[in-house]
Amino acid sequence: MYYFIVNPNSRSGNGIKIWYLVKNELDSLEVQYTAYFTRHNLHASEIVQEICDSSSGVKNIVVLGGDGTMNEVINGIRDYDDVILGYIPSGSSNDLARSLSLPKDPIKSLKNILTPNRFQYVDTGCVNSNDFQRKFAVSCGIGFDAKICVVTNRSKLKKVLNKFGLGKLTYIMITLKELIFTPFMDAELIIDNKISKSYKQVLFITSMIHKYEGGGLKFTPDANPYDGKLSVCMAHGLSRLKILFMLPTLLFGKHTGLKGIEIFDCKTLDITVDKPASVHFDGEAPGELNQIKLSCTPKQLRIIK
Ligand SMILES: Nc1ncnc2c1ncn2[C@@H]1O[C@H](COP(=O)(O)OP(=O)(O)OP(=O)(O)O)[C@@H](O)[C@H]1O
Repeated sequence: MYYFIVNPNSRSGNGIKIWYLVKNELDSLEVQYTAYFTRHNLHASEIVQEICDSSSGVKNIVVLGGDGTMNEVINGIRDYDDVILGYIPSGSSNDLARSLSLPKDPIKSLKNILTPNRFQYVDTGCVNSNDFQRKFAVSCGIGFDAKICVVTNRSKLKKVLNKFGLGKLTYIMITLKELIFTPFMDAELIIDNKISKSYKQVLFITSMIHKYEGGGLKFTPDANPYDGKLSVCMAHGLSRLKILFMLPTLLFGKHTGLKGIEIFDCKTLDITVDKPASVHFDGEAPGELNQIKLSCTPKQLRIIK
């Protein structure tokens, strides 16, 4: 029995079209399944919690949505051991699928899921603050990249441009605007509960499980999603003009040696910034915070390759 979690609204409404392709294939193959459609924010977490609580044993859960839906799904799973996860990416960024080299073609993805050759056990991260705790599958950031998520998620233009396959244009326009307006932060970091560091004029601090975020930007080209560590990328002490010239290098991961860019691995990272700043996890943005604690979760998620 397969449980499908479908976000019909992913990629600005394209998810439902992909679902019908998948459904036709499932019906023609006479596969037993139940499909749940998400209707609102955090609904996927609620559905997955109910599925996990409804019976014992390992459940086959298949996600059809973007990184945001995947985030909600992993947050609904109490124990990763109870789930085998299949993923049919239908979002606008699909950074998780890109990083895991999952097929873009939904029918190919479905066939892999129905006849799995192998599983991969991948890390996830956890972000804690005073009043919330969330897991993340791709990345969690504070500052500039999170502000772009906040503004993009609210953007009506994204929906319009997505219809014409120009969703990336929304990101470019918002990135340029936020590069001008996002304030720099002073940041105190505690790495692995022992090393303290202070930074001035920080634009963003992003902790990554995978290489990509923001729709294919290679923030941490050497991130290893199987090593039980976070890969952190931060920009500090750079002028906005220098950052503007640095941004295109992110596409190819060529920013790594540049002055003002710091990349390191750790198991835990405590971040305190001098003023509340936007925070995102997997592109979902809960609001502004000035303190977060990040860690790699002890258990790994089992995903069909
Ligand atoms: N029926 C729905 N209508 C509107 N929003 C929904 C619905 N179901 C889920 N959501 C919300 O949609 C948001 C985004 O979904 P998702 O990330 O899957 O797609 P995306 O934004 O197109 O892709 P990506 O994150 O890869 O760019 C999530 O925050 C989720 O809570």
